[in-house]
Amino acid sequence: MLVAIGSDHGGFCLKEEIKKFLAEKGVACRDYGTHSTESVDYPDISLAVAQAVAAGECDRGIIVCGTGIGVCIAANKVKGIRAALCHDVYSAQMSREHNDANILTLGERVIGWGLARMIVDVWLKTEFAGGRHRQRVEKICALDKLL
Ligand SMILES: O=C(CO)[C@H](O)[C@H](O)[C@H](O)COP(=O)(O)O
Repeated sequence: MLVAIGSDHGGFCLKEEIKKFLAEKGVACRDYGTHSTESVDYPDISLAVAQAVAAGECDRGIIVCGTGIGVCIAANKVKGIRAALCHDVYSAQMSREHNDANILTLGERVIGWGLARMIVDVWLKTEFAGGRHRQRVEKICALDKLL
Protein backbone atom coordinates (compact mmCIF):
# COMPACT_ATOMS: atom_id res chain seq x y z
CA MET A 1 0.00 0.00 0.00
CA LEU A 2 1.21 3.51 -0.84
CA VAL A 3 -0.15 6.26 1.41
CA ALA A 4 -0.25 9.92 0.38
CA ILE A 5 0.34 12.11 3.41
CA GLY A 6 0.10 15.84 3.95
CA SER A 7 -0.54 18.58 6.46
CA ASP A 8 -0.63 22.31 6.92
CA HIS A 9 1.57 24.01 9.54
CA GLY A 10 -0.99 23.14 12.26
CA GLY A 11 -0.62 19.44 11.52
CA PHE A 12 3.05 19.30 10.60
CA CYS A 13 4.36 17.72 13.82
CA LEU A 14 1.69 15.01 13.85
CA LYS A 15 2.33 14.31 10.16
CA GLU A 16 6.00 13.74 10.91
CA GLU A 17 5.06 11.33 13.74
CA ILE A 18 2.70 9.45 11.45
CA LYS A 19 5.46 9.13 8.84
CA LYS A 20 7.71 7.51 11.45
CA PHE A 21 4.88 5.17 12.46
CA LEU A 22 4.26 4.17 8.84
CA ALA A 23 7.97 3.47 8.38
CA GLU A 24 7.94 1.25 11.50
CA LYS A 25 4.96 -0.64 10.04
CA GLY A 26 6.66 -1.00 6.66
CA VAL A 27 3.98 1.09 4.93
CA ALA A 28 5.30 3.27 2.10
CA CYS A 29 4.22 6.90 1.99
CA ARG A 30 4.62 9.91 -0.26
CA ASP A 31 4.78 13.30 1.47
CA TYR A 32 2.87 16.13 -0.22
CA GLY A 33 4.05 18.71 2.32
CA THR A 34 4.10 21.00 4.12
CA HIS A 35 7.71 20.67 5.26
CA SER A 36 7.85 23.04 8.24
CA THR A 37 5.65 24.87 10.75
CA GLU A 38 5.65 28.00 8.57
CA SER A 39 2.07 29.03 7.83
CA VAL A 40 0.48 27.66 4.66
CA ASP A 41 -3.10 27.31 3.38
CA TYR A 42 -4.52 23.86 4.13
CA PRO A 43 -6.67 23.58 0.94
CA ASP A 44 -3.50 23.52 -1.19
CA ILE A 45 -2.09 20.50 0.63
CA SER A 46 -5.45 18.78 0.88
CA LEU A 47 -5.96 19.11 -2.87
CA ALA A 48 -2.54 17.60 -3.64
CA VAL A 49 -3.18 14.55 -1.46
CA ALA A 50 -6.77 14.12 -2.67
CA GLN A 51 -5.75 14.32 -6.33
CA ALA A 52 -3.01 11.72 -5.78
CA VAL A 53 -5.58 9.32 -4.31
CA ALA A 54 -8.32 10.11 -6.84
CA ALA A 55 -5.86 9.57 -9.72
CA GLY A 56 -4.80 6.21 -8.30
CA GLU A 57 -1.20 7.36 -7.78
CA CYS A 58 -1.60 6.47 -4.09
CA ASP A 59 -3.94 3.93 -2.51
CA ARG A 60 -5.03 5.96 0.51
CA GLY A 61 -4.38 9.37 2.02
CA ILE A 62 -3.87 10.86 5.47
CA ILE A 63 -4.12 14.64 5.97
CA VAL A 64 -3.56 16.58 9.17
CA CYS A 65 -4.40 20.17 10.09
CA GLY A 66 -5.14 21.85 13.42
CA THR A 67 -8.62 20.37 13.72
CA GLY A 68 -8.82 17.97 10.77
CA ILE A 69 -11.94 19.83 9.62
CA GLY A 70 -10.61 22.14 6.91
CA VAL A 71 -8.59 19.46 5.15
CA CYS A 72 -11.59 17.10 5.27
CA ILE A 73 -13.93 19.67 3.72
CA ALA A 74 -11.42 20.47 0.98
CA ALA A 75 -10.56 16.82 0.17
CA ASN A 76 -14.22 15.91 -0.20
CA LYS A 77 -14.54 18.43 -3.05
CA VAL A 78 -12.40 16.16 -5.22
CA LYS A 79 -14.36 13.57 -7.23
CA GLY A 80 -13.82 10.04 -5.99
CA ILE A 81 -12.72 11.10 -2.53
CA ARG A 82 -14.41 9.92 0.64
CA ALA A 83 -12.50 11.69 3.40
CA ALA A 84 -13.38 10.98 7.02
CA LEU A 85 -12.40 13.02 10.08
CA CYS A 86 -11.87 10.46 12.86
CA HIS A 87 -10.80 11.25 16.40
CA ASP A 88 -11.75 7.89 17.88
CA VAL A 89 -10.90 4.31 16.97
CA TYR A 90 -14.51 3.20 16.42
CA SER A 91 -15.16 5.91 13.83
CA ALA A 92 -11.87 5.11 12.09
CA GLN A 93 -12.86 1.45 11.80
CA MET A 94 -16.39 2.25 10.63
CA SER A 95 -15.16 4.80 8.09
CA ARG A 96 -13.40 1.92 6.35
CA GLU A 97 -15.93 -0.88 6.91
CA HIS A 98 -19.06 1.10 6.06
CA ASN A 99 -17.90 4.11 4.02
CA ASP A 100 -14.79 2.78 2.28
CA ALA A 101 -13.11 6.07 3.23
CA ASN A 102 -10.01 6.61 1.14
CA ILE A 103 -8.68 9.57 3.12
CA LEU A 104 -8.34 9.91 6.89
CA THR A 105 -8.10 13.37 8.39
CA LEU A 106 -6.84 14.23 11.87
CA GLY A 107 -6.45 17.33 14.03
CA GLU A 108 -3.10 17.78 15.72
CA ARG A 109 -4.60 20.35 18.11
CA VAL A 110 -7.36 17.93 19.09
CA ILE A 111 -5.83 14.54 19.86
CA GLY A 112 -2.60 13.21 21.29
CA TRP A 113 -0.08 11.10 19.50
CA GLY A 114 -1.02 7.86 21.29
CA LEU A 115 -4.63 7.99 20.12
CA ALA A 116 -3.63 9.17 16.64
CA ARG A 117 -1.36 6.15 16.31
CA MET A 118 -4.21 3.74 17.22
CA ILE A 119 -6.54 5.48 14.79
CA VAL A 120 -4.06 5.32 11.91
CA ASP A 121 -3.30 1.68 12.69
CA VAL A 122 -6.92 0.51 12.66
CA TRP A 123 -7.78 2.69 9.66
CA LEU A 124 -5.00 1.17 7.56
CA LYS A 125 -5.83 -2.40 8.62
CA THR A 126 -9.59 -2.32 8.15
CA GLU A 127 -11.10 -3.40 4.85
CA PHE A 128 -14.39 -2.27 3.33
CA ALA A 129 -17.12 -4.68 4.42
CA GLY A 130 -19.10 -4.50 1.15
CA GLY A 131 -22.55 -6.13 1.27
CA ARG A 132 -25.32 -3.65 2.07
CA HIS A 133 -22.72 -0.90 2.36
CA ARG A 134 -21.67 -1.24 -1.28
CA GLN A 135 -24.86 0.19 -2.75
CA ARG A 136 -24.68 3.08 -0.29
CA VAL A 137 -21.12 3.92 -1.25
CA GLU A 138 -22.11 3.60 -4.91
CA LYS A 139 -24.82 6.20 -4.27
CA ILE A 140 -22.19 8.51 -2.80
CA CYS A 141 -20.01 7.95 -5.88
CA ALA A 142 -22.99 8.74 -8.13
CA LEU A 143 -23.20 12.19 -6.52
CA ASP A 144 -19.86 13.01 -8.17
CA LYS A 145 -21.61 12.78 -11.54
CA LEU A 146 -24.78 14.61 -10.51
CA LEU A 147 -23.40 17.70 -8.82
O1 LIG B 1 -8.39 24.27 8.69
C1 LIG B 1 -8.29 24.17 9.86
C2 LIG B 1 -9.48 24.28 10.65
O2 LIG B 1 -10.48 23.60 9.99
C3 LIG B 1 -7.02 23.87 10.50
O3 LIG B 1 -7.17 23.63 11.85
C4 LIG B 1 -5.92 24.86 10.28
O4 LIG B 1 -4.79 24.18 10.70
C5 LIG B 1 -6.07 26.14 11.05
O5 LIG B 1 -7.20 26.86 10.60
C6 LIG B 1 -4.83 27.00 10.97
O6 LIG B 1 -4.95 28.10 11.82
P1 LIG B 1 -3.78 29.12 12.10
O7 LIG B 1 -4.35 30.05 13.13
O8 LIG B 1 -3.48 29.81 10.80
O9 LIG B 1 -2.58 28.34 12.60
